[in-house]
Amino acid sequence: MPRTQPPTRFAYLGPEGTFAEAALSSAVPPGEGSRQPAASVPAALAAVRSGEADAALVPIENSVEGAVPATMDALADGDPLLITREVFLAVSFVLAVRPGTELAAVRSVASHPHALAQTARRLAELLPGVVPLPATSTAGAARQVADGEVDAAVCAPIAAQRYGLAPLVEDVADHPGAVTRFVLVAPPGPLPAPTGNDKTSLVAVVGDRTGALLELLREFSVRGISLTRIESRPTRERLGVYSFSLDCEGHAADARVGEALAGLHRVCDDVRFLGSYPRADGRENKPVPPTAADDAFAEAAGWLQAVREGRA
Ligand SMILES: O=C(O)C(=O)C[C@]1(C(=O)O)C=C[C@@H](O)C=C1
Repeated sequence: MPRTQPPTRFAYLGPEGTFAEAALSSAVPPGEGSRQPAASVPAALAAVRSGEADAALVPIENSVEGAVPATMDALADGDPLLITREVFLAVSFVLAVRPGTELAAVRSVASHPHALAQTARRLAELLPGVVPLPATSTAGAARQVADGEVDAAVCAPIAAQRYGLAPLVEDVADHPGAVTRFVLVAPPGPLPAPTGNDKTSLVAVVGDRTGALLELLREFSVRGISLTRIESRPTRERLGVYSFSLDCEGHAADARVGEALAGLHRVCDDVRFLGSYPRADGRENKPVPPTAADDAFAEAAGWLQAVREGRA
């Protein structure tokens, strides 16, 4: 009898109606696997670490607001996890209220800090003097409105619908066209197979030495590897000690990327590999210079072997 695989249990930043849930639905058809909302990004990742979930879909960066620190830090610390997929989602916000509430009656507004940052100017115009309150997610804020805890939420149109709210003002983003990048995170295991258009993510801690960052970057540049993101994060040990969170083009299975990873392991104080996965932003990796292609590495390794055996 063929053994059937149990359905994949996906955790996501909840409650129902978050952008994270929408991103998960866009990546994994709703009938596939089960879904469990988590109260926060660290909680979603903790569910994967404890084995309660098989994978978690969490936001990692936004085109307007940049990194989602909770995700960056939860991936850099604790038991290792692996990014197996990236998902991009266009985000647009509504100002949602209980039906019948007028703008003049709104005395409080809540949302996820990233959503508040993306709508700060519009909110200040619409609700002068109202201090926005942080919520665990945009849908969490919508639920607070439905429960009567706050008057308005900045959330996805779908969250307004889910919690029976009215979209009082549509499109409240300061910068229309914002996109959030989410990642699907699983326990360590086999890497997704290379597709020829992949990205690799890692976190590297460099020592407090002159040129340490240049040494890190050199491992990529000498092998013709383009970075798609790099940012520093405090290691939280003390001021002045930083880690660099970065994404580069290519897969750990590619010779040039593998050698760069090994090089980083030599020159950095610590390297955490976060995964190699298909690139999903609709862009193509830059052409690999002939000197950095897999066959150039294989040819060079063969030549070195010959040198060592006295055959060259
Ligand atoms: O609160 C949500 O709905 C989320 O999925 C989180 C999140 C984020 O962390 O950036 C996702 C997309 C938007 O940029 C605002 C909030």
